[in-house]
Amino acid sequence: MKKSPLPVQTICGTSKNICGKEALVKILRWHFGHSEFRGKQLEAIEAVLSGRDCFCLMPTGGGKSMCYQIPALAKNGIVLVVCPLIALMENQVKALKEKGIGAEFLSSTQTSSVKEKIYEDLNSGKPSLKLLYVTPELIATSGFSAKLSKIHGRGLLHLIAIDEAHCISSWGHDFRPSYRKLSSLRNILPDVPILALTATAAPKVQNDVIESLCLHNPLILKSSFNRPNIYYEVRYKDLLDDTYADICGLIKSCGDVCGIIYCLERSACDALAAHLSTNDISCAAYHAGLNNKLRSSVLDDWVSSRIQVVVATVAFGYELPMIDMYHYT
Ligand SMILES: Nc1ncnc2c1ncn2[C@@H]1O[C@H](COP(=O)(O)OP(=O)(O)OP(=O)(O)O)[C@@H](O)[C@H]1O
Repeated sequence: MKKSPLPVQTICGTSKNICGKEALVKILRWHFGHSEFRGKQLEAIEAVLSGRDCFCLMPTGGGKSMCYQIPALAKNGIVLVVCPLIALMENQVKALKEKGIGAEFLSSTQTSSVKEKIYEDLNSGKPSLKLLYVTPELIATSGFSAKLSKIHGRGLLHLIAIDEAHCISSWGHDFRPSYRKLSSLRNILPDVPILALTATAAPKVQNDVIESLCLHNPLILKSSFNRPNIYYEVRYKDLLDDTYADICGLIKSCGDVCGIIYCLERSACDALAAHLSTNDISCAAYHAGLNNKLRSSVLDDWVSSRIQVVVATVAFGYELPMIDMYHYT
Protein backbone atom coordinates (compact mmCIF):
# COMPACT_ATOMS: atom_id res chain seq x y z
CA MET A 1 0.00 0.00 0.00
CA LYS A 2 1.35 3.43 -0.94
CA LYS A 3 1.62 5.96 1.85
CA SER A 4 1.10 9.65 1.52
CA PRO A 5 4.08 11.70 2.70
CA LEU A 6 3.91 13.04 6.23
CA PRO A 7 3.25 16.77 5.96
CA VAL A 8 6.62 18.44 6.55
CA GLN A 9 5.28 21.40 8.50
CA THR A 10 3.27 19.23 10.86
CA ILE A 11 6.11 16.97 11.87
CA CYS A 12 9.02 19.35 11.65
CA GLY A 13 7.56 22.61 12.87
CA THR A 14 8.02 25.78 10.91
CA SER A 15 11.02 27.32 12.60
CA LYS A 16 13.67 27.20 9.86
CA ASN A 17 12.08 23.93 8.79
CA ILE A 18 14.46 21.94 10.99
CA CYS A 19 13.38 18.56 12.37
CA GLY A 20 14.18 17.18 15.77
CA LYS A 21 15.19 13.56 16.36
CA GLU A 22 11.66 12.46 17.21
CA ALA A 23 10.26 13.83 13.97
CA LEU A 24 13.05 12.23 11.96
CA VAL A 25 12.42 8.82 13.54
CA LYS A 26 8.74 9.27 12.71
CA ILE A 27 9.61 9.81 9.04
CA LEU A 28 11.89 6.74 9.11
CA ARG A 29 9.16 4.54 10.56
CA TRP A 30 6.36 5.92 8.41
CA HIS A 31 8.10 5.65 5.04
CA PHE A 32 10.67 2.90 5.49
CA GLY A 33 9.35 0.80 8.36
CA HIS A 34 12.67 0.82 10.27
CA SER A 35 12.30 1.36 14.00
CA GLU A 36 15.53 3.28 14.69
CA PHE A 37 18.41 4.93 12.89
CA ARG A 38 21.48 2.80 12.45
CA GLY A 39 25.13 3.72 13.11
CA LYS A 40 25.88 7.30 12.10
CA GLN A 41 22.73 7.90 10.06
CA LEU A 42 21.13 10.33 12.48
CA GLU A 43 24.32 12.39 12.88
CA ALA A 44 24.67 12.70 9.10
CA ILE A 45 21.02 13.66 8.68
CA GLU A 46 21.10 16.27 11.44
CA ALA A 47 24.32 17.77 10.03
CA VAL A 48 23.00 18.27 6.51
CA LEU A 49 19.62 19.50 7.74
CA SER A 50 21.44 22.18 9.73
CA GLY A 51 23.24 23.21 6.53
CA ARG A 52 26.62 21.62 7.28
CA ASP A 53 28.70 19.66 4.76
CA CYS A 54 29.27 16.05 5.71
CA PHE A 55 31.63 13.26 4.66
CA CYS A 56 30.10 9.91 5.49
CA LEU A 57 32.06 6.67 5.37
CA MET A 58 29.88 3.60 5.77
CA PRO A 59 30.33 0.02 4.62
CA THR A 60 28.39 -1.34 1.65
CA GLY A 61 24.82 -1.94 2.77
CA GLY A 62 25.38 0.26 5.83
CA GLY A 63 22.39 2.43 5.01
CA LYS A 64 23.95 5.42 3.27
CA SER A 65 20.93 6.24 1.14
CA MET A 66 18.82 6.93 4.23
CA CYS A 67 21.21 9.83 5.00
CA TYR A 68 19.79 11.81 2.07
CA GLN A 69 16.37 10.20 1.65
CA ILE A 70 15.26 11.23 5.15
CA PRO A 71 16.38 14.88 4.67
CA ALA A 72 14.46 14.89 1.38
CA LEU A 73 11.31 14.04 3.30
CA ALA A 74 12.05 16.30 6.25
CA LYS A 75 12.22 19.58 4.33
CA ASN A 76 10.31 21.26 1.57
CA GLY A 77 12.21 21.25 -1.70
CA ILE A 78 14.46 18.84 -3.52
CA VAL A 79 17.55 16.76 -2.83
CA LEU A 80 19.85 16.26 -5.81
CA VAL A 81 21.57 12.86 -5.78
CA VAL A 82 24.61 12.26 -7.98
CA CYS A 83 25.00 8.59 -8.74
CA PRO A 84 27.44 6.75 -11.04
CA LEU A 85 25.24 3.85 -12.13
CA ILE A 86 22.03 4.09 -14.11
CA ALA A 87 20.97 0.67 -12.80
CA LEU A 88 21.39 1.94 -9.24
CA MET A 89 19.38 5.10 -9.95
CA GLU A 90 16.62 3.08 -11.59
CA ASN A 91 16.39 0.72 -8.62
CA GLN A 92 16.38 3.46 -6.01
CA VAL A 93 13.79 5.54 -7.87
CA LYS A 94 11.59 2.48 -8.38
CA ALA A 95 11.79 1.57 -4.68
CA LEU A 96 11.03 5.16 -3.60
CA LYS A 97 8.07 5.43 -5.97
CA GLU A 98 6.66 2.19 -4.61
CA LYS A 99 6.72 3.87 -1.21
CA GLY A 100 4.83 6.85 -2.64
CA ILE A 101 7.89 9.15 -2.48
CA GLY A 102 8.38 11.59 -5.38
CA ALA A 103 11.62 10.53 -7.05
CA GLU A 104 12.93 10.61 -10.61
CA PHE A 105 16.20 10.18 -12.43
CA LEU A 106 17.58 11.92 -15.48
CA SER A 107 19.70 9.92 -17.86
CA SER A 108 20.32 9.34 -21.53
CA THR A 109 18.16 6.22 -21.41
CA GLN A 110 14.94 8.21 -20.97
CA THR A 111 12.75 9.59 -23.70
CA SER A 112 12.58 13.36 -24.12
CA SER A 113 8.91 13.38 -23.10
CA VAL A 114 9.80 11.80 -19.73
CA LYS A 115 12.55 14.38 -19.23
CA GLU A 116 10.19 17.20 -20.20
CA LYS A 117 7.71 16.04 -17.58
CA ILE A 118 10.40 16.10 -14.90
CA TYR A 119 11.52 19.60 -15.89
CA GLU A 120 7.92 20.77 -15.95
CA ASP A 121 7.49 19.57 -12.37
CA LEU A 122 10.75 21.24 -11.33
CA ASN A 123 9.68 24.51 -12.93
CA SER A 124 6.33 24.48 -11.22
CA GLY A 125 6.09 26.55 -8.05
CA LYS A 126 5.66 23.46 -5.87
CA PRO A 127 7.31 20.39 -7.36
CA SER A 128 6.03 16.98 -6.29
CA LEU A 129 9.57 15.68 -6.62
CA LYS A 130 11.59 15.13 -3.43
CA LEU A 131 14.65 13.39 -4.88
CA LEU A 132 16.23 13.89 -8.29
CA TYR A 133 18.94 11.38 -9.27
CA VAL A 134 21.43 12.39 -11.98
CA THR A 135 24.71 11.18 -13.44
CA PRO A 136 27.90 13.25 -12.96
CA GLU A 137 28.05 13.65 -16.74
CA LEU A 138 24.77 15.55 -16.71
CA ILE A 139 25.96 17.94 -13.99
CA ALA A 140 28.90 18.88 -16.23
CA THR A 141 26.63 20.10 -19.03
CA SER A 142 25.98 23.86 -19.13
CA GLY A 143 22.27 23.36 -19.84
CA PHE A 144 21.72 21.37 -16.66
CA SER A 145 23.87 23.71 -14.54
CA ALA A 146 21.66 26.58 -15.64
CA LYS A 147 18.55 24.60 -14.72
CA LEU A 148 20.02 23.82 -11.29
CA SER A 149 20.79 27.50 -10.64
CA LYS A 150 17.21 28.36 -11.54
CA ILE A 151 15.77 25.73 -9.18
CA HIS A 152 18.12 26.95 -6.45
CA GLY A 153 17.17 30.57 -7.14
CA ARG A 154 13.61 29.63 -6.20
CA GLY A 155 14.86 28.19 -2.91
CA LEU A 156 14.00 24.62 -3.85
CA LEU A 157 17.33 22.84 -3.62
CA HIS A 158 18.38 22.06 -0.06
CA LEU A 159 20.94 19.27 -0.34
CA ILE A 160 23.34 17.71 -2.81
CA ALA A 161 24.23 14.09 -2.07
CA ILE A 162 27.20 12.59 -3.90
CA ASP A 163 26.91 8.82 -3.79
CA GLU A 164 30.05 6.69 -4.33
CA ALA A 165 32.06 9.89 -3.77
CA HIS A 166 35.37 7.99 -4.00
CA CYS A 167 34.89 8.00 -7.80
CA ILE A 168 36.20 11.59 -7.67
CA SER A 169 39.62 10.46 -6.52
CA SER A 170 42.31 9.19 -8.83
CA TRP A 171 43.68 7.38 -5.75
CA GLY A 172 40.49 5.32 -5.62
CA HIS A 173 39.76 2.05 -7.40
CA ASP A 174 36.78 3.44 -9.31
CA PHE A 175 38.10 6.79 -10.58
CA ARG A 176 35.64 8.40 -12.95
CA PRO A 177 36.86 11.61 -14.65
CA SER A 178 33.37 13.15 -14.82
CA TYR A 179 33.24 13.12 -10.99
CA ARG A 180 36.08 15.67 -11.03
CA LYS A 181 33.74 18.17 -12.64
CA LEU A 182 31.48 18.02 -9.59
CA SER A 183 33.78 20.63 -8.01
CA SER A 184 31.76 23.13 -10.06
CA LEU A 185 28.73 22.48 -7.84
CA ARG A 186 30.22 24.54 -5.01
CA ASN A 187 30.60 27.53 -7.34
CA ILE A 188 27.13 27.26 -8.84
CA LEU A 189 25.37 26.49 -5.55
CA PRO A 190 27.68 27.87 -2.84
CA ASP A 191 25.23 27.70 0.06
CA VAL A 192 23.75 24.25 -0.56
CA PRO A 193 25.20 21.63 1.83
CA ILE A 194 27.00 18.70 0.25
CA LEU A 195 26.86 15.16 1.62
CA ALA A 196 29.65 12.93 0.27
CA LEU A 197 29.04 9.20 0.76
CA THR A 198 31.43 6.35 0.24
CA ALA A 199 32.43 2.91 1.45
CA THR A 200 36.09 3.46 0.54
CA ALA A 201 38.18 4.03 3.64
CA ALA A 202 41.65 5.01 2.32
CA PRO A 203 42.71 8.35 3.95
CA LYS A 204 44.15 9.65 0.66
CA VAL A 205 40.79 9.11 -1.03
CA GLN A 206 38.94 10.79 1.85
CA ASN A 207 41.17 13.90 1.67
CA ASP A 208 40.85 14.01 -2.08
CA VAL A 209 37.04 13.84 -1.89
CA ILE A 210 36.87 16.63 0.71
CA GLU A 211 39.25 18.89 -1.23
CA SER A 212 37.84 18.22 -4.69
CA LEU A 213 34.28 18.90 -3.62
CA CYS A 214 35.43 21.99 -1.64
CA LEU A 215 33.61 20.80 1.48
CA HIS A 216 33.63 23.49 4.20
CA ASN A 217 34.42 22.23 7.70
CA PRO A 218 32.61 18.97 6.98
CA LEU A 219 31.37 16.69 9.73
CA ILE A 220 33.41 13.53 9.16
CA LEU A 221 31.57 10.34 10.10
CA LYS A 222 33.09 6.88 9.95
CA SER A 223 31.19 3.71 10.74
CA SER A 224 32.62 0.38 11.70
CA PHE A 225 33.36 -1.97 8.81
CA ASN A 226 32.99 -5.11 10.89
CA ARG A 227 30.24 -7.16 9.20
CA PRO A 228 30.04 -10.48 11.03
CA ASN A 229 27.54 -11.85 8.49
CA ILE A 230 30.02 -11.47 5.62
CA TYR A 231 32.94 -13.84 5.19
CA TYR A 232 35.23 -15.16 2.47
CA GLU A 233 35.63 -18.82 1.75
CA VAL A 234 37.99 -20.25 -0.86
CA ARG A 235 37.29 -23.63 -2.44
CA TYR A 236 39.97 -24.98 -4.77
CA LYS A 237 38.53 -26.22 -8.05
CA ASP A 238 41.32 -28.78 -8.38
CA LEU A 239 40.25 -30.42 -5.14
CA LEU A 240 36.60 -30.72 -6.12
CA ASP A 241 35.24 -33.74 -7.97
CA ASP A 242 32.58 -31.70 -9.74
CA THR A 243 32.64 -27.90 -9.52
CA TYR A 244 29.14 -27.44 -10.92
CA ALA A 245 27.67 -29.95 -8.47
CA ASP A 246 29.49 -28.17 -5.62
CA ILE A 247 28.04 -24.78 -6.64
CA CYS A 248 24.59 -26.33 -6.97
CA GLY A 249 24.85 -27.87 -3.51
CA LEU A 250 26.07 -24.59 -1.99
CA ILE A 251 23.15 -22.62 -3.45
CA LYS A 252 20.60 -25.21 -2.32
CA SER A 253 22.09 -25.29 1.19
CA CYS A 254 21.60 -21.51 1.47
CA GLY A 255 17.84 -21.81 1.03
CA ASP A 256 15.80 -19.09 -0.59
CA VAL A 257 18.53 -16.46 -0.95
CA CYS A 258 19.60 -14.53 -4.03
CA GLY A 259 23.11 -14.45 -5.44
CA ILE A 260 25.50 -13.50 -8.23
CA ILE A 261 28.07 -15.93 -9.60
CA TYR A 262 30.88 -14.23 -11.49
CA CYS A 263 32.65 -16.12 -14.30
CA LEU A 264 35.59 -15.03 -16.41
CA GLU A 265 34.02 -15.87 -19.77
CA ARG A 266 30.61 -15.52 -21.43
CA SER A 267 30.57 -19.19 -22.45
CA ALA A 268 31.15 -20.24 -18.82
CA CYS A 269 28.16 -18.07 -17.76
CA ASP A 270 25.91 -19.72 -20.34
CA ALA A 271 27.07 -23.23 -19.44
CA LEU A 272 26.75 -22.78 -15.67
CA ALA A 273 23.37 -21.03 -15.96
CA ALA A 274 22.08 -23.92 -18.08
CA HIS A 275 23.39 -26.46 -15.56
CA LEU A 276 21.79 -24.69 -12.60
CA SER A 277 18.48 -24.38 -14.45
CA THR A 278 18.37 -28.10 -15.12
CA ASN A 279 18.89 -28.56 -11.38
CA ASP A 280 15.82 -26.49 -10.52
CA ILE A 281 17.66 -23.30 -9.57
CA SER A 282 16.00 -20.33 -11.22
CA CYS A 283 18.80 -18.40 -12.85
CA ALA A 284 19.95 -16.54 -15.96
CA ALA A 285 23.22 -15.59 -17.62
CA TYR A 286 24.23 -11.92 -17.93
CA HIS A 287 27.11 -10.76 -20.15
CA ALA A 288 28.00 -8.32 -22.89
CA GLY A 289 27.07 -10.85 -25.57
CA LEU A 290 23.39 -10.35 -24.79
CA ASN A 291 21.47 -7.39 -26.19
CA ASN A 292 20.46 -4.43 -23.98
CA LYS A 293 16.84 -5.54 -23.75
CA LEU A 294 17.72 -9.02 -22.54
CA ARG A 295 20.28 -7.73 -20.04
CA SER A 296 17.79 -5.25 -18.70
CA SER A 297 15.12 -7.93 -18.29
CA VAL A 298 17.58 -10.26 -16.48
CA LEU A 299 18.47 -7.44 -14.08
CA ASP A 300 14.81 -6.67 -13.53
CA ASP A 301 13.95 -10.35 -12.93
CA TRP A 302 16.75 -10.68 -10.41
CA VAL A 303 15.97 -7.46 -8.54
CA SER A 304 12.30 -8.45 -8.41
CA SER A 305 13.19 -11.96 -7.12
CA ARG A 306 11.72 -13.69 -10.19
CA ILE A 307 15.07 -15.41 -10.57
CA GLN A 308 17.33 -16.44 -7.72
CA VAL A 309 20.78 -16.41 -9.29
CA VAL A 310 22.54 -14.40 -12.00
CA VAL A 311 25.62 -15.97 -13.58
CA ALA A 312 27.56 -13.01 -14.92
CA THR A 313 30.78 -11.59 -16.24
CA VAL A 314 31.93 -8.21 -14.88
CA ALA A 315 29.49 -6.67 -17.37
CA PHE A 316 26.95 -7.00 -14.54
CA GLY A 317 26.94 -3.55 -12.96
CA TYR A 318 29.46 -1.96 -15.33
CA GLU A 319 27.89 -1.96 -18.75
CA LEU A 320 24.94 0.28 -18.00
CA PRO A 321 26.96 3.26 -16.75
CA MET A 322 29.33 2.92 -19.70
CA ILE A 323 26.39 3.31 -22.07
CA ASP A 324 25.41 6.49 -20.26
CA MET A 325 28.94 7.90 -20.34
CA TYR A 326 29.11 7.22 -24.05
CA HIS A 327 25.95 9.21 -24.66
CA TYR A 328 27.08 12.23 -22.69
CA THR A 329 30.64 12.57 -23.91
N1 LIG B 1 17.96 2.39 10.16
C1 LIG B 1 17.83 1.26 9.50
N2 LIG B 1 17.32 0.17 10.10
C2 LIG B 1 17.17 -1.01 9.45
N3 LIG B 1 17.53 -1.19 8.15
C3 LIG B 1 18.05 -0.13 7.49
C4 LIG B 1 18.24 1.14 8.13
N4 LIG B 1 18.77 1.98 7.21
C5 LIG B 1 18.92 1.29 6.06
N5 LIG B 1 18.49 0.03 6.24
C6 LIG B 1 18.47 -1.05 5.22
O1 LIG B 1 19.79 -1.42 4.92
C7 LIG B 1 19.87 -1.84 3.56
C8 LIG B 1 21.04 -1.14 2.89
O2 LIG B 1 20.76 0.23 2.80
P1 LIG B 1 21.39 1.12 1.65
O3 LIG B 1 21.10 0.55 0.32
O4 LIG B 1 21.01 2.52 1.90
O5 LIG B 1 22.93 0.92 1.95
P2 LIG B 1 24.13 1.63 1.26
O6 LIG B 1 25.09 1.97 2.33
O7 LIG B 1 23.67 2.75 0.37
O8 LIG B 1 24.69 0.45 0.38
P3 LIG B 1 25.64 0.54 -0.92
O9 LIG B 1 27.01 0.79 -0.41
O10 LIG B 1 25.45 -0.83 -1.50
O11 LIG B 1 25.12 1.64 -1.79
C9 LIG B 1 18.55 -1.53 2.93
O12 LIG B 1 17.81 -2.73 2.83
C10 LIG B 1 17.89 -0.57 3.90
O13 LIG B 1 16.47 -0.67 3.88
